[in-house]
Amino acid sequence: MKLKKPLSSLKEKLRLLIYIIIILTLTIGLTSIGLSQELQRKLDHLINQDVSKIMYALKLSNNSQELQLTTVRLSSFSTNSERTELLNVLVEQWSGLERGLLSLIELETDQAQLAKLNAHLSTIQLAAKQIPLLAQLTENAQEAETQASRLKLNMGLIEKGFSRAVSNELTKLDQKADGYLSQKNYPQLQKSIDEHRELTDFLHLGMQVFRLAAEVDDNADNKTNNQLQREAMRHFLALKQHPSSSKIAAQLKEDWLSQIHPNLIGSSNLFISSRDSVNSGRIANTHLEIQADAAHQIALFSSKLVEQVKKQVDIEGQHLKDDSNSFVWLIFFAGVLYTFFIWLTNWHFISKGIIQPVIATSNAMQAIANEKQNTPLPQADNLELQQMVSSLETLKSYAAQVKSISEIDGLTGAYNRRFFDHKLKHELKSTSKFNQPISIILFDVDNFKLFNDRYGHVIGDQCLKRISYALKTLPEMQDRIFARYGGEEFIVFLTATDNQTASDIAEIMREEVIKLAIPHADSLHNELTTISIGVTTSNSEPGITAETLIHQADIALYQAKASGRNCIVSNLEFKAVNNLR
Ligand SMILES: Nc1nc2c(ncn2[C@@H]2O[C@H](COP(=O)(O)OP(=O)(O)OP(=O)(O)O)[C@@H](O)[C@H]2O)c(=O)[nH]1
Repeated sequence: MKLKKPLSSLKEKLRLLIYIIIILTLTIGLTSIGLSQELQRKLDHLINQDVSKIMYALKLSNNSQELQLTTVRLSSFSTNSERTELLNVLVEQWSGLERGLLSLIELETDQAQLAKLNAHLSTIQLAAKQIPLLAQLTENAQEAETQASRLKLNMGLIEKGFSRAVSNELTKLDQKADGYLSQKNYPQLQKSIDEHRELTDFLHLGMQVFRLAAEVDDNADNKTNNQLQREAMRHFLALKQHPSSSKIAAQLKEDWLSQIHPNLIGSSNLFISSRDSVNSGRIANTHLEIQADAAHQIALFSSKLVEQVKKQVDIEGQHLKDDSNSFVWLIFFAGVLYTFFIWLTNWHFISKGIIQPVIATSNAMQAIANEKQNTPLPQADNLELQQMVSSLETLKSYAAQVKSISEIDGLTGAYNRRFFDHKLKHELKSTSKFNQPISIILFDVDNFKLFNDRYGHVIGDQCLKRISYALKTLPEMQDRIFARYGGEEFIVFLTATDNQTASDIAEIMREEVIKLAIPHADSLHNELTTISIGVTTSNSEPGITAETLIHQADIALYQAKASGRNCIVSNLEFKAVNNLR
């Protein structure tokens, strides 16, 4: 059993081709989808993770800086409501920082970075917890400052009262002195001058005390403050020990020292209050600095984080760019490969395997239809086309048979009369066009009826076959139409052949039949079978037709028969058709 070659069928090839195209399309399509999804994932990561991280970190950095500003403002607030408001802002800002950091923690995947974020979160939470303490400290500082200010103010008022009272007394003394001078009461004048000197001295000491008290500054350090206090106390003691011999001076001393005393020496005197203010302010500021420092650390960390993530984004962005470039190239090459494959398969399977063989088969069919029997049949790889070609071969042989049947005489192998007539008409047109002679040789087996009668029809048939074969294979018959014209009658037309040449050929034919030496015992003129021949020629006479030409030959043959047979009669002169009939 003959094994079927794999993929020999066109159907199988096309099916395989479609499968390959589907698989290729799916592979390229799915690969593209997979790669684009991977790119999308990376892009999402870049946008959702890294860009969000940058945004949160930037916000964290800004908030930390704002928080630092709040601590600065808190270190120099002026009113209690401002202090309360700033503390609330601080609470809100720490809470905002905590939220921001928690968002960053949510996004972070790196463990080391996560540990840092958690450490900063603890710092924030600790700082936020310390705000009540800070509130207390700032309140203390504010109270101490208020107290110090109140005492300073009080001292200022005492100073004014003191200087006014002493000045009044000095004025009075001056007026008294003027009176004593005009009265020339020199002892009293001297007394007034002494009292004046004493009061002036008293005023000077008092003003020294007030000056030092006024120099107490809330922002001054404790050392300066202590020094001022020591100086003030020294002057106060001098004031206290002032002789104040006059009644007025003694009275003034009594009046004002009792007022100055609690502000300088009391349990909450000006210097203590000022020191308290400075100390509590310092403590509050220290705590504020701790808060500011914590915020500063967060700001530094956030800025650093922004830089880090930016670098990461740059690297990831570059990777993404490289990946998308690779993706584009991959798709491009896949497209080129795909196009090449489609072209190759199209060329190999469709063009070379189908279209070309179909065109070749179609051309071959057309050639066969046009009676070109020698047309080569196309080669085909495909089973279906092979079947077509095989069918075409059968058709070709049928066509050859039909052609043969329609042109060749079945008994003798010579052309038949129909083909001869067709050829002669065609030839006459050509010869008349080129003005060339055309000759007809018509011959008939002599006394053939008697031959049949003697030897029978089968031998008669053989006789006809032998004569036909012998004459049509003569060299002179090369490229001539040698036909059986009917019964035992044969005919030949000789193009471009004049009458003499045709007669010579006829003679060769006649002799050839005798050479066959076919016995004819009943022949009326010879022991062998002979033929009688009529020859006629047309020299492109106008109006000549096939019928008239054959008729002319027939007359010549008739004359040959009448002349005793086994001879040739040439009808040299072509007679007009009308005359012949
Ligand atoms: N065996 C055989 N005989 C045929 C064939 N065709 C025609 N004949 C015979 O040929 C004979 C022709 O006879 P006729 O027309 O009288 O002519 P003839 O006897 O040859 O005499 P002439 O032509 O005058 O010499 C007839 O008897 C036909 O039967 C054929 O194919 N085979």
